[in-house]
Amino acid sequence: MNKIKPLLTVDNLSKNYGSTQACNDISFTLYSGQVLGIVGESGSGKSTLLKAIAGFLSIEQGKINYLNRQEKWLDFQQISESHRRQLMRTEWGFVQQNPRDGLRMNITAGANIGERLMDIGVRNYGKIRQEIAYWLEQVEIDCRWMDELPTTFSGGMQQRLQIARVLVTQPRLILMDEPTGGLDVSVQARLLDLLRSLVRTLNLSVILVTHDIGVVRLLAHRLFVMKNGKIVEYGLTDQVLDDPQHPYTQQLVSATLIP
Ligand SMILES: Nc1ncnc2c1ncn2[C@@H]1O[C@H](COP(=O)(O)OP(=O)(O)OP(=O)(O)O)[C@@H](O)[C@H]1O
Repeated sequence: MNKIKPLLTVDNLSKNYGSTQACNDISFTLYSGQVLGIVGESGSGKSTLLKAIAGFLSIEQGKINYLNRQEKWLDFQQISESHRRQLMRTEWGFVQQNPRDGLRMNITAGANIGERLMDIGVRNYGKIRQEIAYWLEQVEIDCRWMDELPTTFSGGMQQRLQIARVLVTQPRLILMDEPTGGLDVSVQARLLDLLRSLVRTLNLSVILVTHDIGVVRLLAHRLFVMKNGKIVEYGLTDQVLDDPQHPYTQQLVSATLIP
C-alpha cells in the first residue's frame, strides 16, 4: 500500500483584519492525493485561511511549506512573488465560489481554457484546441459550447468551466472556496459527483472550504472545524462526523440530519 505523504504543511498561521483575528494559530498537514475539508459557520475564518495559503493575503505569523513536483520543500515566506505566481499557474489552482470571479466572462469558453495553456508557454494551436475539447469533455460540457461566451452558460456550467480552466494546466493542489455554493441542490449533486470522480482519477490534492457538512462527508478524507478563527477539531472525516468531540462540531453535525 502507498504510504501517504505530506504535500503542504501550515504551522501557527495567524491573520488579522485590524482588531479582528480572522485566523488564530492554525496548523495542519495536507497529504498528497487527499481532500482536506475546512468547515465552519460564516465568519469563522475559512476563506481568509484559504486566501492566505494561496498568498492572496499577507499573514501576521506562520509558516507554509509545500513539496513541489521536484520533491523539494518550498518555504512560502522565502520564495519570491514571481515564483509564487508561477506556482499558481502550474502546480496550484484556485476555484472560486462565484465562477464569475474565476472566469473571464468576455472571452469564449474555449479561450478561458486555452489562455491558461498559453500562459505556460503552449503555442501550438492544434494542441490547444485539442486540450480545450478534452477538458470540456472532462467537465461534461459539450464541445459545441467551445466558442460561446460563459455569460450564456447556466451557473452549474460556469462552475464546471471554471474547473476545466483550473485543471488544464494539470495542477497537483487545488484550493476550492465553496465550489458548490450558490447552486441549486440538483446541480450541486451533479457537480459533487464530478468533483469526486476528478479527484480520484487525477489523484488531486484539495483543500476544500465549505459550510456544508454533506459536501465534506462526500469528498473529504480529513477535515477540520473552525470556530472564531481557531481549529476546534481535526481528524479523519468519518471519525469526526460520526463521533464529534467538540460541542461546536456536535452542533454542526446534528444540524445536518442524515437519512
Ligand atoms: N476584508 C476584510 N476586512 C475586514 N474583516 C474581514 C475581511 N474579510 C473577512 N473579515 C472578517 O474576518 C472574519 C473571518 O471571515 P471569513 O470570510 O474568512 O470567514 P468565512 O468562514 O470564510 O465566512 P463565509 O463562509 O461567510 O465566507 C470575519 O469576522 C469577517 O467579518
